[in-house]
Amino acid sequence: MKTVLIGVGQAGGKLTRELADFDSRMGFEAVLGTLAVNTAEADLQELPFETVLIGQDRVKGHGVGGDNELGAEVMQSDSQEVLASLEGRITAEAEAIFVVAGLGGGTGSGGAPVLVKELKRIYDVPVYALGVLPGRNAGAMYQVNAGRSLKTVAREADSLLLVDNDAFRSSGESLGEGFDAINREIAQRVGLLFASGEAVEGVGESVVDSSEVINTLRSGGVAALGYASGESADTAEGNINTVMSTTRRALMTGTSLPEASRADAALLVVAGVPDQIPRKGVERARRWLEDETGSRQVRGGDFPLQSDRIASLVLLGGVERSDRLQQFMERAKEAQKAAETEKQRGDPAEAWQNDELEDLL
Ligand SMILES: Nc1nc2c(ncn2[C@@H]2O[C@H](COP(=O)(O)OP(=O)(O)OP(=O)(O)O)[C@@H](O)[C@H]2O)c(=O)[nH]1
Repeated sequence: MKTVLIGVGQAGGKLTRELADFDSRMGFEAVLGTLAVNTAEADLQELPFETVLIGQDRVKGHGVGGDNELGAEVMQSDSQEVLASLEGRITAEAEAIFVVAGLGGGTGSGGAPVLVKELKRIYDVPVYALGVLPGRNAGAMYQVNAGRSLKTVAREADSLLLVDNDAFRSSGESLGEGFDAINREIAQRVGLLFASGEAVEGVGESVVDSSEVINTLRSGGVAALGYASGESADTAEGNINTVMSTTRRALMTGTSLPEASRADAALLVVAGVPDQIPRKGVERARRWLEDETGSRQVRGGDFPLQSDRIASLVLLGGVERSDRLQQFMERAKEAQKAAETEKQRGDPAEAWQNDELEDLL
């Protein structure tokens, strides 16, 4: 799927760079172009592709400090500049646009939904978002921001591919090192998804096509992506159980949104050396996915790749009813309530004006 990437905010820019690096390292050529947009000048300076600094009149290149309403406002007022920078980049070859952002901060959280909406007014290709949820340990502001942004971007985008930062975190790393590791995990999974349908070697009937990715995401809402790999045997027969177990792990422990397994639609992509991909194993894994997701729309396809491993990539479309997402929305609502209480407490004048304490006389 030939894709144009637009990173918004710091996490968005870093992830876009990681995705573009993975694509070029693997020689996939699925990433057609990249652009990064931010309110913080320093974050843009580190990126090796074209960038647009927005909101200079309001924040003078210093970022919006977690204020996602301000992030949305500056994206709205400077959207023409961003759209102008994209001209010529979204060519007839482009099959999708991805707006990439961390949903917990200010610029990405507020700016991504606005940009998605603007892009959808102009372009005919699907406009997707790749959004990062803050982990459980991130502060209340991040949870509230992400809750509001998630709701909006899921409504505006053709689909929101969601990544939970807690899904890939391993212990003992600093926050920065942790993010770099998470970004590499995301880039590998999402990079393979972009490249699905791009493979030229050994093109056959069973090879996955970009339209299958688009059809799986067609129901809109929230999507998730799972991945797992195992050592490949020399023959297809020897890989029947491996494909079953990588598919199981991809859904159960390898997904970008843990515990999201009920879905409206799914796509199973099996990557490996073409004559080592077992038809029987793929079919069995696809049927297992139908049972687990409760969906009758489970597509399947191969991704020919020269590798000594065999991998399952599972794309789930329409996972908004999953427990994990409900839990997150609860977390965001509670954080919002706590912030409101704190605000009232913080303003001494309120204590004199409200009716919580009755007057004596
Ligand atoms: N996966 C991942 N998450 C990140 C990274 N950097 C930040 N985050 C998370 O993304 C969220 C948003 O952070 P940023 O992208 O730094 O914020 P921003 O959009 O630039 O907004 P402002 O700094 O307020 O202008 C936070 O919830 C962080 O937890 C990263 O490199 N990778």
